[in-house]
Amino acid sequence: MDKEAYKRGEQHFLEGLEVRRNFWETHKDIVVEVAKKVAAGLTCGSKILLCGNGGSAADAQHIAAEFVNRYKMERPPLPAIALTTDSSILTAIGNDYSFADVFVKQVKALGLGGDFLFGISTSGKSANVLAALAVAREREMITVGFCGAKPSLMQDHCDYLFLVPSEKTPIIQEVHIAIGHILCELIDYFLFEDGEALEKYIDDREDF
Ligand SMILES: O=C(CO)[C@@H](O)[C@H](O)[C@H](O)[C@H](O)COP(=O)(O)O
Ligand SMILES: [Zn+2]
Repeated sequence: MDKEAYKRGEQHFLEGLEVRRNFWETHKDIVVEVAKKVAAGLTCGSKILLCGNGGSAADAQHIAAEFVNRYKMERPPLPAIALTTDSSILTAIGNDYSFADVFVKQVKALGLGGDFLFGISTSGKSANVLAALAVAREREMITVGFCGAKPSLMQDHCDYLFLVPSEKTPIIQEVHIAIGHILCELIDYFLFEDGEALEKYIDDREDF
């Protein structure tokens, strides 16, 4: 019945709103910190790698496209690569080694110390994302995990964790892409609108 359909639609929206609000209240400092850190890294030649499976692969690609093309303002392209797009690389590694290796080999090929890896997994359990984060950390990249209420082993491999307080994959994914957009907004802001804040951040830290 339509009544039931409206109810289900509304439930999804309202639940999502609540989760977004809770996430922002508990994570706004880390979102701004990651945005500043990435903006500062980009000024020093770092790049952003991203990975995830299914809907999170789409999120990785979506966010990479915002950086390479543009988000809202006109500005130079920024270096970001989704590790989910090259079917030859993905099938060769998956076929010859295992699906758990499809991202980690690309991190080994492309990742340098100071680069960023955004690993996206709603369950926190995807073996290929966990392996990529673990190796990225060994290589002194900065690891940023996007997960749900149960981060599983992700918290062991991440410098920063965006833990969305829900156990429902679609709700978590919707907040993940919102976080991706907010990061794009803030990174553009720090790089192209508030250079002073970024300079101060870089001056105050020893790792830049
Ligand atoms: O989009 C969805 C569900 O909303 C699916 O494609 C989902 O992303 C896939 O089942 C993924 O394999 C789940 O992986 P993960 O988020 O647990 O790492
Ligand atoms: Zn989905």
